[in-house]
Amino acid sequence: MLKLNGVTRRYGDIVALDGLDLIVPDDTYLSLLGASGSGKTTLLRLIAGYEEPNEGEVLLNGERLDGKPPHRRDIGFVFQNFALFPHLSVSDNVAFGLRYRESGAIESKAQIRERTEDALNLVGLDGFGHRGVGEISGGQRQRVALARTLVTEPRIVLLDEPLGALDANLRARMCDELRAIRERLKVSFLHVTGSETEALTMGDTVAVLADGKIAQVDDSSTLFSQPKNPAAARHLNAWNLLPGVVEGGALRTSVGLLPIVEQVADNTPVQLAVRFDEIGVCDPAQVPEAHDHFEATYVTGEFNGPTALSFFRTPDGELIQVVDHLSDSRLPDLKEGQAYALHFPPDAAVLFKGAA
Ligand SMILES: Nc1ncnc2c1ncn2[C@@H]1O[C@H](COP(=O)(O)OP(=O)(O)OP(=O)(O)O)[C@@H](O)[C@H]1O
Repeated sequence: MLKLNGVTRRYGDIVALDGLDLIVPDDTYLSLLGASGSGKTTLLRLIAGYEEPNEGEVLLNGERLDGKPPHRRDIGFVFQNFALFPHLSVSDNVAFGLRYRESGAIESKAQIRERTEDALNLVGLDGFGHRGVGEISGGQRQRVALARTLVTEPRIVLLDEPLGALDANLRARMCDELRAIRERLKVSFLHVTGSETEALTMGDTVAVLADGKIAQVDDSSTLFSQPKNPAAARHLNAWNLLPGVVEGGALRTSVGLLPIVEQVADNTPVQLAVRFDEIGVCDPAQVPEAHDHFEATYVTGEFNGPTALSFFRTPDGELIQVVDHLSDSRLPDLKEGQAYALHFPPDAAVLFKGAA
């Protein structure tokens, strides 16, 4: 088990990580979701030993890692741009780590060949060993990078946006393969990404990194349907957040007074969250009974194939998003510039206490 306790990393005035706690259990695929600049790479570099924390500790199976040089940590790192040696063949790239390991370096040529072939076989690249890394595709380079890491039998594998350099089709295929390879090896993978879809698809568990801390750790479906705070909700790119203040048992927002179910003291700042797919759209005169609603103007739509995303603007300029699934379409024909009622069942709304 990898454990980070109160890890802080500062760069001058920038606090990249701020007393962060995280546990990566054994035999787990953990995705770490964070926006650009949220500290994802910094976190991986700290675990691998390319950086040291200003405060806090990094423990692997109870043993302190911080302070140890990278080559003594038994941590595998798959870099964002793969970082292969361009002048070496696929096999030599994979074998490199075995020859030059500080402890347990393997010198027998036969043994190196066998381990290298096993690693290439594992990532589906048998027969490619003699090629130059310039003579293979992006997806294959990605696999070489993975094989080069796995051949050293690391205790945990860190993957820094491993699918970022691949096109969409290949990304989907590599998603499945990464999961399958990990399941065969039983070693934990910590995969960082800025893409919510990738994080939710890949991870048995997903951790959200925001403001230098972990905002939430949960399995994908719990995280998606029950974010615990606005930071987690925002990263899922599936929730609208409406800031407001509690007033006489209801919520005063920029779109008017909305009922709330929870008992919250007056003047408490809160944010009301409603998922994109929980909002219905209708004529303001035809709001379904028992649904809460507010008015907004239709701005534009975005067609994504199986789903369509519609954008609305509230009178004070908040952007609200509504998702419709084409196989089960709920939305009327929308006209740009027209006002609609956006409605939702009261139990679809989640209330987060605290100012936006
Ligand atoms: N060597 C450095 N010197 C100064 N600031 C740094 C350094 N490395 C990172 N930072 C800052 O720390 C913060 C976190 O950076 P980091 O690269 O970890 O983010 P990230 O989540 O990996 O971003 P991205 O997804 O864009 O790669 C950023 O504000 C960045 O500018």
